[in-house]
Amino acid sequence: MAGPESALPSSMTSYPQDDDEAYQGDYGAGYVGSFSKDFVYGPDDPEADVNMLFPNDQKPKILLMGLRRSGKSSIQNVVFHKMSPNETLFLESTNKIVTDDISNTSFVQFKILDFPGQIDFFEPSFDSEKIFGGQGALVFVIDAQDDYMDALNRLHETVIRAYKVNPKLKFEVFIHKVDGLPDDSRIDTQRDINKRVTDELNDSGMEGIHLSFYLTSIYDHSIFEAFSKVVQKIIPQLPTLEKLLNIFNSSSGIDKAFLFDVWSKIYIATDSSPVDMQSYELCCDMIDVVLDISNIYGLRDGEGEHLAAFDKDSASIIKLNNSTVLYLRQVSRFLALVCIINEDNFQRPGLINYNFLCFREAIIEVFEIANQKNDGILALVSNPEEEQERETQRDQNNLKLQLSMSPDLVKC
Ligand SMILES: Nc1nc2c(ncn2[C@@H]2O[C@H](COP(=O)(O)OP(=O)(O)OP(=O)(O)O)[C@@H](O)[C@H]2O)c(=O)[nH]1
Repeated sequence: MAGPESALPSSMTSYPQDDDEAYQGDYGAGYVGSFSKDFVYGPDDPEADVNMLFPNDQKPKILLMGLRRSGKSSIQNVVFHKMSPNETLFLESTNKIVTDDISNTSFVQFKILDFPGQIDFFEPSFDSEKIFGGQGALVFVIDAQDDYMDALNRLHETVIRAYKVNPKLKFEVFIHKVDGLPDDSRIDTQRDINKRVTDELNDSGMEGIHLSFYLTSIYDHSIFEAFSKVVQKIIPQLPTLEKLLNIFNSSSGIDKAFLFDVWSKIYIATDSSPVDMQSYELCCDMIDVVLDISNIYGLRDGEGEHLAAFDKDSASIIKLNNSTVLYLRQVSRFLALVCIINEDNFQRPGLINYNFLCFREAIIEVFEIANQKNDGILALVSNPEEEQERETQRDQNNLKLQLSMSPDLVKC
């Protein structure tokens, strides 16, 4: 790999100390396992706590459920808190529902709720309306290295209960810890689980429930890819983003483009060409390289402190020795566009830069500028009621955006 021709961000942040428990994270920093949890709730807590745990703030939520030790907390920590997979060996069993609001570090504003494996949330003291109500997804984690019959029974009960409360909830099944399975038995395991679950649901007369299955492990990128797909399902603007990426790619000679949530490295959208794992991993690695270089060589403020490692000037071009060019640009404080381009199509980078500016403007039009501060932070507003009201308007805007974006773009 040739060296990165990076236009480094103008400012950086220093790494926090490992014992900085309350650290909430800023880009390029916070590569530590410790983090603060918002709130915990157990069966003995008063009813008031349920309202704190599930406030009517309309944020979508992702419910992490599954048997004990299936890997729920590990997934949450590895994906959203930069914990290294080996550190998860020391995680203690969770005995209360733990909620983690990741709005401060993510473009997508949602909450993750980690349910302890042993908790019986079907007890009358648990308010299933509040647990399963609202917008979001239920991620059920199955330990594929263990006998999974009990897990499948629990999954069946959970899905039926949740569906009755909220048929709009998305049901996602992570067949987890597949790093411990031989390569050739992974697909068989997935097929077996899929068949058993579907048969059981059909037998209970619940054919209408759709479940998606993913093979995951925290020891590779599969968990990030699976989480990306879960998060994409709760982004109402996804089809628009995909269309904008398609237009940008075809005008700029780009092979593949991902819109990354920089902090978690999940991709919130990509163009409509198929995603292969290698391209995704390559783009993830590029983000790491850019943030690491920024952290090491980035500017400091007057007091010698590093400033944010990812800011409006963040951009990088990396030429690989296999005729591939990687191209990264900042879209918003939390969002980066990372593209894979064939070297032959990278003869006029100025035009790609120009097209990128048109693309960024279109993205800004798609999303509300909900939290505009001096560096132009974009935040996704995901209020379902407001969303519905604006849906028709957005459809019209989509068309307008496409029409207005296309003439501006310059063909490479
Ligand atoms: N091999 C392997 N081990 C994993 C993976 N994910 C998690 N583990 C291990 O599984 C064990 C249990 O993980 P936890 O995250 O504590 O499980 P949990 O589901 O949150 O458990 P409870 O809090 O008891 O509900 C830990 O030792 C992790 O290191 C994985 O992808 N592969």
